[in-house]
Amino acid sequence: MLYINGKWIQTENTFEVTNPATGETIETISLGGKEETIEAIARAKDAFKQWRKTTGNQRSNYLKKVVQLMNERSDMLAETITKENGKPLADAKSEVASAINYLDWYAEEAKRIYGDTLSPSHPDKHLMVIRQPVGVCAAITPWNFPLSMITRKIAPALAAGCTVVLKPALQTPLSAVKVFECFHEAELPEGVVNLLIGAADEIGSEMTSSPDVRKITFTGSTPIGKKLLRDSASTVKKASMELGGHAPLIVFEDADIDEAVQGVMQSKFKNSGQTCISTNRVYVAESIADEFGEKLAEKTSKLQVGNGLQDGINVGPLINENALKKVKEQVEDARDNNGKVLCGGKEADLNQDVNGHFYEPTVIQYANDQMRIATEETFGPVAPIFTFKDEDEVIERANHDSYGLAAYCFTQDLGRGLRMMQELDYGIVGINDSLPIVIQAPFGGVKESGMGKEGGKYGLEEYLEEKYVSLSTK
Ligand SMILES: NC(=O)c1ccc[n+]([C@@H]2O[C@H](COP(=O)([O-])OP(=O)(O)OC[C@H]3O[C@@H](n4cnc5c(N)ncnc54)[C@H](O)[C@@H]3O)[C@@H](O)[C@H]2O)c1
Ligand SMILES: O=C[C@H](O)CS(=O)(=O)O
Repeated sequence: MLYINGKWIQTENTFEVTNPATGETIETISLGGKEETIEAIARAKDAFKQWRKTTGNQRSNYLKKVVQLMNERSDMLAETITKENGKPLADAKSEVASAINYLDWYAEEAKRIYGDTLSPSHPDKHLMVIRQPVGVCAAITPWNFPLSMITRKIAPALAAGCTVVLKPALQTPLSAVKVFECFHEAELPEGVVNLLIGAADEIGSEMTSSPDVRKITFTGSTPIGKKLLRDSASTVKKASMELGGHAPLIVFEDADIDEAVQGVMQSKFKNSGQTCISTNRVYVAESIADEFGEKLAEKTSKLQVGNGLQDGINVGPLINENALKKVKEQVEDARDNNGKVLCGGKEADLNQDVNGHFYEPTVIQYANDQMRIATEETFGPVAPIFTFKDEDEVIERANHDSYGLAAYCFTQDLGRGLRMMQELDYGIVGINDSLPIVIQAPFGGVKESGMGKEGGKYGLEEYLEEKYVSLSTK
């Protein structure tokens, strides 16, 4: 199902959306391509002429209608996420709450777009800076948070007065359809939001080459982000890139070990490890490494793997065969490089009615910097434990050459915590906190983890341009 200019559109090309836990077809949907993308951009451009003139209060009211509709449908939205993504229902419900929270937050931010007046250099001049919406925005989102990554982009874009053309991941398009049903029922003006589902390359190349698209906002892998940036350069688009990560989690010898173990559990195994800010490397001080490994493995081995729709499941399937293959290869490579698997280390053998790509939550001890897992994003439920001797060494190793999204450390030494705040080269740092994400904070990475921020007042800036005006009354 495509949604262009306020109308649902069927096409002859179809695609079967499957449940990664069972392999069953959930729904067959229409696919669009170049033609539909050109049409959607044109309608978004037309709609922008009027949408940009609405007041913040008017845009806020639309967003609040969507909040109400999504709240009424929250259980259905969560079930849709679990069916197409595989994550446990509890995780899906928290994603729905997060998705609604972005809309609610930006319904208020829409009313708080401020400008400046500047002290003039000449008595007959009046200097102003006004903030105006960027224009037509192309948004591209990933499968791991199929609902909240959409509203984390569309909510601030609409609040700022922009119009949007969205392409969600083909693995998880149904969550996008459901949120667009809410946009439709909230009676957003035709063309303000448009939904394209189809071949990523074909749609993406239209989005990046069209001069009518003034902003590209992308959440996904670093290689695709680089491609989109390259392709957008020809029309000098404003860009927000939320890309890959490789988070270190450092446990110092003075840390509360049980708290640090819990911190790894929360950061590593949420969404089966398929999150951009998931811990990818656990660095533990040599003196406590054995005790830490035992405690982490003991808790990890108790996690329940299975179909996310069932009660009590903590870890669902990986999104597809390739994702499972990558995790298996990284674990085998770790074994080949003297790593010791303390728990898991193989595909999950489930005695349930499942047909998915499940991998047992895994802890690897004696991990080293020669392993693939030390530098490649895992995007799976595997926690490798590296040891370190001192603070200077671990800072040097924790600062990844290219990634810079999130990092965590556990210490009860305040001075050390403040030094980590300064020294860790990441966009997000959690100190004794492996779940730092809140809506009012700027979410985003540095280096090859991306550019731009999402969330809070920062997220609105991405969809606004400052215009300087000098008014002479001579
Ligand atoms: N920084 C963040 O906030 C964040 C959030 C989620 C995922 N990610 C990253 O995304 C990756 C996993 O997600 P993924 O597999 O969906 O990433 P992906 O980059 O393969 O896909 C992301 C989106 O880009 C689209 N896409 C792929 N090729 C494209 C092209 N040529 N033109 C236009 N669009 C294209 C996909 O269809 C999907 O909608 C991981 O690296 C993860 O770290 C980052
Ligand atoms: O995968 C990346 C998401 O941005 C994680 S979170 O939803 O921000 O926690």
